[in-house]
Amino acid sequence: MSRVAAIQMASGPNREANLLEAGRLLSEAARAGAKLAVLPECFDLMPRTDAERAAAAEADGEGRVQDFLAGQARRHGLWLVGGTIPLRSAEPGRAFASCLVYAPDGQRVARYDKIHLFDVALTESGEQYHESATTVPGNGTVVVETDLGCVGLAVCYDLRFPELFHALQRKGAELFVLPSAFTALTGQAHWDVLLRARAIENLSYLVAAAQGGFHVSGRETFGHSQVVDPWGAVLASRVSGAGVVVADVDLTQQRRIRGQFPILEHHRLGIPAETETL
Ligand SMILES: O=C(O)CNC(=O)[C@H](CS)NC(=O)CCC(=O)C(=O)O
Repeated sequence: MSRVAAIQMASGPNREANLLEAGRLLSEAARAGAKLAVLPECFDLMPRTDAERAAAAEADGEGRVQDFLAGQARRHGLWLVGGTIPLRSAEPGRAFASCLVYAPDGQRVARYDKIHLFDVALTESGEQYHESATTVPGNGTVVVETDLGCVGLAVCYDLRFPELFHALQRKGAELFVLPSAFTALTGQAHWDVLLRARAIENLSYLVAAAQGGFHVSGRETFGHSQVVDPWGAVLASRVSGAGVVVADVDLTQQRRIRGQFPILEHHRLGIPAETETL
């Protein structure tokens, strides 16, 4: 048994204030016994505009936010999934939405760049999203070996693309992490069912860490951070506002389920080659 934590936040436009809050919540997670903690998408900065966020991008491997993540992992002895942060691309005005993973000694062990970008107009609420205007999509799937099992990385809108999760599972993932900032509108309609479906169809744990609250951009995010088990049960969740959601992951039980209910061996159509490297 190992304890995991999904950190829920309602990040604002002040990066230092967000890091302070993330640090407070990570201490709480560590005190609760978590060995792996997942921060939400954009935990470091939810500014007025996407352009401001891209402009705040760090170079790969150095910068205030990356130092913070390494320091927090080491300080609390956590496997730390650093939500997403903006990392510079070669293009001015566009950054990668990168999910960085740190080992308990503070070493960075993985980088995943969000593949699917949220370019969507929600007619019901009048919200428009054009993430690709300020974000460069990633093009490779990433799993990382940890003390808690093999972790597959996905971010927010990726949740709607089951072939990504299937590809991660085929690469060995036993537990998915999903830093997110779902909209209140789409979250209400789809979040719970999509999370449970990705866990059930891959017989995998899923730790979803969300933004949940109101932001200076005028957005409202859905929250409902949660941990789902391989049978689709929601082990713990939080509706909105900053907080820590903890639950225990039992890989022995998961392996038993995978053995007794062998759907993962029953796939007949294979995975398209392009999900391995786009
Ligand atoms: O741009 C930012 O500030 C941070 N990024 C996000 O919030 C991203 C892109 S706008 N949000 C999503 O992917 C929501 C997906 C979603 O809500 C759905 O699939 O329904």
